[in-house]
Amino acid sequence: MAAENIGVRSQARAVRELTAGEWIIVAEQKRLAAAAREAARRGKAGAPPYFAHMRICSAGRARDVLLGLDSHIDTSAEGGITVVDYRRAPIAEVFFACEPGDEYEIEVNGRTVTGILERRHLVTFEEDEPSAITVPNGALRQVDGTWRFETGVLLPTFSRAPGQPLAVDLFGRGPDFQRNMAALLSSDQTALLERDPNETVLVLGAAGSGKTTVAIHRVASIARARKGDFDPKKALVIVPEAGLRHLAERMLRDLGLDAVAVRTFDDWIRAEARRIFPWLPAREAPETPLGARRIKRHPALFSAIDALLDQRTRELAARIDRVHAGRGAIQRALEARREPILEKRLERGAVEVLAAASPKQRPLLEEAFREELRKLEDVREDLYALVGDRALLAHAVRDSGGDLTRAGVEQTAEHTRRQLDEPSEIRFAHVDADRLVTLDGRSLDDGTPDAVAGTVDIEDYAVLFELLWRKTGRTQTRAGKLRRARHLVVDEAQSLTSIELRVLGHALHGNATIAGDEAQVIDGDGYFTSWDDTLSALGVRTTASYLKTSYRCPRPILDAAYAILGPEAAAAKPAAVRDGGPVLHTVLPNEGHAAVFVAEALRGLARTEPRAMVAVIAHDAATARAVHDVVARALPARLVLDGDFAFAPGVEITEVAQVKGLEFDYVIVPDANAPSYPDTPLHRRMLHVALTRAIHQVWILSPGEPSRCLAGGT
Ligand SMILES: Nc1ncnc2c1ncn2[C@@H]1O[C@H](COP(=O)(O)OP(=O)(O)OP(=O)(O)O)[C@@H](O)[C@H]1O
Repeated sequence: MAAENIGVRSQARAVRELTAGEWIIVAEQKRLAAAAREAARRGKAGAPPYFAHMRICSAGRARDVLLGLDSHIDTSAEGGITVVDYRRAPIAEVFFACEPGDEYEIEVNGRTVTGILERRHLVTFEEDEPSAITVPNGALRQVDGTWRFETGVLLPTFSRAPGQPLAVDLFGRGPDFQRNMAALLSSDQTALLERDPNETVLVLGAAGSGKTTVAIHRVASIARARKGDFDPKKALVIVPEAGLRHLAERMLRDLGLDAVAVRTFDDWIRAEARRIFPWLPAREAPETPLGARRIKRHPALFSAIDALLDQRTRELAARIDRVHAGRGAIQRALEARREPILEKRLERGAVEVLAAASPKQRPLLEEAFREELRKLEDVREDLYALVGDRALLAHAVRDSGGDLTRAGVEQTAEHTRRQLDEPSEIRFAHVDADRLVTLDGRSLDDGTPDAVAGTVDIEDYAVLFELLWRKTGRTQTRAGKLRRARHLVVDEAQSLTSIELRVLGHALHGNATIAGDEAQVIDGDGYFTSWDDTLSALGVRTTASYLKTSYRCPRPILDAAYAILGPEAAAAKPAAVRDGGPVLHTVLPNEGHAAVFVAEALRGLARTEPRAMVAVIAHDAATARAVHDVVARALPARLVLDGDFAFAPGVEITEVAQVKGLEFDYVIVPDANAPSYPDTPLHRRMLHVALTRAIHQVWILSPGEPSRCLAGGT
C-alpha cells in the first residue's frame, strides 16, 4: 500500500510518535494478521487476509471480526479468527453504519442480535504484515521499520482553497447566478457573445473553460439582439447525456429562457425518427453490441451506404429496363450519373431516356419512373440490407483505417438477423396467452439472445435519416418532416459522429453555436476526425474560437489531468485561476479494499463538508454498482446511471460516460487500475474527464496495479 501524490504538492501531514494505547493497537493487529494468515494458509485462501477490523461486544463477550473478500471462520487458530465477506455478511453492516461506542441491532438468520461496537480500523498490508491502521483523526503507519502516527495518509483530508464556495452555494443563488455570471465573463468569452447573432460560432477549449456557459448565454444574447424576432420554441440545445440536459435546462430557466428545448441527442433523434418513420418497431434493443454500435456510428459507414445506393441504382434500372425492354439502356443512363442523391440520378436519367424514347414507350416509361420515385422514401429495406449484409459492411471496414474489424461486421450482421426475427410472443401467437406469461411478467425473450427480436437500435435512427437523404435529398416522408431549428446549440459536439451531425445539420435552418473539446472524446476511437469535419457534417462554416482559462479546476487538478492526457492533449494546458489541494493517489490491494476505503473517506467528508456535492466516478456501470453496494451501507449515496443527478449536497456514484459537462465539489475515482484503464488514448481521455469534473479536489484509488495512464502524472 502506498499513498502518494499525483501533481506538484504533498498533502500537509502531522506526524508524531505512538502513544502506549496505539502500540497496543499495532500489537493487536499483528496478532490478528498472523492468525488470519495462518487460517488463510490452512484454508488455502490468498493474501491479503482482510482490510478492516472491528471489535464488537455482544452478550457480554468481546469478539474480533475481520472484513475480507470471503467469509472464513477458523476456531483452531489462537483466540479464533472470524473473517466475513464485506459485501454480504450481516455483521459487516455494523462496521459500515456504526461509530465506536454505538449500540447496534442487526438481523442474522431471522434473529435479532444486539451489541456494542468497541473499535473499528481499516488496515493495509505490506508483504502480509500490517503496514498502516486507521485510528480516529489519522493512521498508524510503519515507514522504514518505524511506526508513527500520521494524518492524511490512508484516508484523504479533502479541502478547498480558502474563500472558495461549494457548488451548491453557486447553484443556490438561483436566477441571479446566471445573470451575475454574465458580468463575470472574461473578455474572450464576452467577445463570443457579442458576435453577430446570425453567425455560427465554434467554441473550443479545455474542460471547465466555460464553453457550456458561453453557448447557453449566447442563446440569451441572440434573444436580446433579435428581440421580437426570436422564438424560443425554434431554438434547440443538444447535449450528449441527461445530466448535462438538466444542467442546461436550469441555466436557461435562470436566464428566462425555459421555452428553449434541451434534448439529449438520443432523445431528439428518437422522437424525430419515430414521427418520420412510423413503421419503426416500438422497442429498442436493450443494448447494441459494441461491434454493431461502432460500425453504425463510424464515418466509414458512408462507404457502405455508397455501395448500397449503387446496388439500388442497378436494381431499379433493371426494373425499368424490363418495362421498357430497353436492353440495359436505363442501366447505362443511370449508372453514368454520379449525383450523390439517388432521386437526382433517377430524374436526370429519366430526362435523357424519355427524350430518346418513342411516343409509344414514353407513357409506360414515365409511369415506371414515377413508381420508382414514389418508392424512394421507403428506407426500411435499405436499413436492414445495409446492416445485415456482410459484403456491404466490408466496404466500411476497408475504409476505416483499421478502426473497424471483420469481427464487428459478423457481430452486426448476426445482431441484425436476430432483430429481424419475430419476438416469441408473435412466433407463439397460436399458443394460449396465459401460457406465454412469465412469472415476473417480463417479455418471454428478456435476458435471452432473442431479447433483440423485433427491436431497432438507437444508432439506426441516424442511419435511416442518412439513407432517406441519400435517396431523396430530403428528410421528409409522407408521415412527417424533420422539425427545424433557427438556432442550434450543440454542446460536447466531439461526442457526435458525422452521420449524427448530418441529421442535426438538416434540422438547422439558421445559425449554430457549437462547443467541444476533442480531449474529451470518450465514446470510442475513430469517430472524431477534426473540427472541420464536424462543421462540414453540420453543413456550416466558421473559424474556431479558443477559451484558454479553466475556471472549474484548481491548478493541481489541471496539472494531473494534463499529465494523464499526455500525448492526447489537443492544445496547451489551460491557465488556472486558483490553487487547491493536491490530487491524491492511493494504491490498495483489491476492489474490496478500495470500496471500503471510499466508504470510510465519504463518512469523513460527510462530517467535515456536509453540503458538498461529491461524485464517485467509476470507469463503467458495473463498477459503479459494486462501489455503491458498499458505500450505501455506510451513508446515503445515490447510484446515478441515467443522468438523474440531484445537483444538491450528497454523494452520487456514477460512471464516466454520465458526467460529461458536469461538475462536483469533490471527485473520487475508485478504480484507476490497469484492467479498468489500460494505457490507451481513450482511457487517458476517460480519466482526464473524470478528474476535470472536480471543483476542489480529487482522490484516485488504484485497486491492484495502478493504471499506466497515471504514470505521466506521478
Ligand atoms: N469567466 C468565468 N468566471 C468564473 N467562472 C466561470 C467563468 N466562465 C465559466 N465559469 C464557471 O466555470 C465552470 C465551468 O464552466 P462550463 O461548464 O461552462 O465549462 P465547459 O468548458 O463547458 O466544461 P466541460 O468541457 O467540462 O464541459 C462553471 O461553474 C461556470 O459557471
